[in-house]
Amino acid sequence: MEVLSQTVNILDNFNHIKTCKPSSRIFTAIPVVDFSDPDAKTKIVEACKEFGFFKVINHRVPIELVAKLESEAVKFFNLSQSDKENFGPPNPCGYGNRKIGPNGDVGWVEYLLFGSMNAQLILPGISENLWSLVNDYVSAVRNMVCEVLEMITEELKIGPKDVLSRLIKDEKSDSCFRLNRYPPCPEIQPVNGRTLIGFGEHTDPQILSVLRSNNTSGLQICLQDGTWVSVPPDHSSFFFNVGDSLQVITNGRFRSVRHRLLTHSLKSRVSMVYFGGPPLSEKITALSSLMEDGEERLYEEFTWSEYKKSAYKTRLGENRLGLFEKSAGH
Ligand SMILES: C=C1C[C@]23C[C@@]1(O)CC[C@H]2[C@@]12CC[C@H](O)[C@@](C)(C(=O)O1)[C@H]2[C@@H]3C(=O)O
Ligand SMILES: O=C(O)CCC(=O)C(=O)O
Ligand SMILES: [Fe+2]
Repeated sequence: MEVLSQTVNILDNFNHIKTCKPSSRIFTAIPVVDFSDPDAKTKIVEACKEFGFFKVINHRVPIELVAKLESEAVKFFNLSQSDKENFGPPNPCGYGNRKIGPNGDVGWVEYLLFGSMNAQLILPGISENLWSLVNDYVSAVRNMVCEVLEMITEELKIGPKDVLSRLIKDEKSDSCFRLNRYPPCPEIQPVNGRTLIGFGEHTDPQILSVLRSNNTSGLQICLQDGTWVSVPPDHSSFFFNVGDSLQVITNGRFRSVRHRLLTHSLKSRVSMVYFGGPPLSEKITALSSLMEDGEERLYEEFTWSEYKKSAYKTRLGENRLGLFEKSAGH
């Protein structure tokens, strides 16, 4: 009887979360950008065009800071469920469990979402220690993102130097930060060879996002031909995702990368993701300095606030930019 009720509980846990047939293809061609390489800026631009995704090594973010933040995040996730629920629900920021966003999406994940206020990342009620580690980490990662955006500007010859980096350096930048924990999920793995989705497929709406995880696999990206490939984890590097806004700013030259997270059967995955977004009032449109003679803008101009509002009405996996394509008749 006890075993039966446990089984029912387990199935109850899973039957509302999507599964998928995992692709066994490992992404061996992953673009790796070495910050100490003089060709770094060319590699970044090539990777943003081809994949909307690359990995950065030899960055200058202190590895001890990353380790401290990870261990503080794990301490938080090890609290009792009711203690964690005190920090929820996650709108606009706070603790969330399984429910992702406001439109019915679910995943095998729990998380803490921090929002921006006066150039800082905040989550009301969170411990001073976690708050200050998050802010130290985010300011180091933000500097790295600014360097990347300035290398892009230089390579594309679309000066002034800070034309992109100013968007996230601005103290009104609407960036956010997320700590995710994907518990191991042994029970469901053998079912029809399908795997439970930790975080469903989507693109990030902002300009650039930076993902760092422990050494547990699960991240997959979608290539231009529609195949899903697994990205081998690397806890000492950072993975960059081009977001929808950068796709618009570059008039489609860069592509926002579709990605998803699959659960691991035995190991817990802990990730930290910084989403570099512009100020709410910022107009998002293709940069004039980039446009060639006679080139048309692919998207209607919108403010980040308009895009964000529209994005938060969509399901996670939707093509949110589709609504702003010129041909969509706006
Ligand atoms: C279903 C949703 C969750 C999300 C807001 C949305 O309505 C659509 C975009 C989602 C996303 C994806 C990237 C980031 O994780 C996130 C914080 C963001 O800015 O857009 C999430 C949103 C969320 O979890 O609230
Ligand atoms: O947790 C991860 O590794 C990725 C999560 C993600 O894509 C997101 O939070 O937008
Ligand atoms: Fe994402």
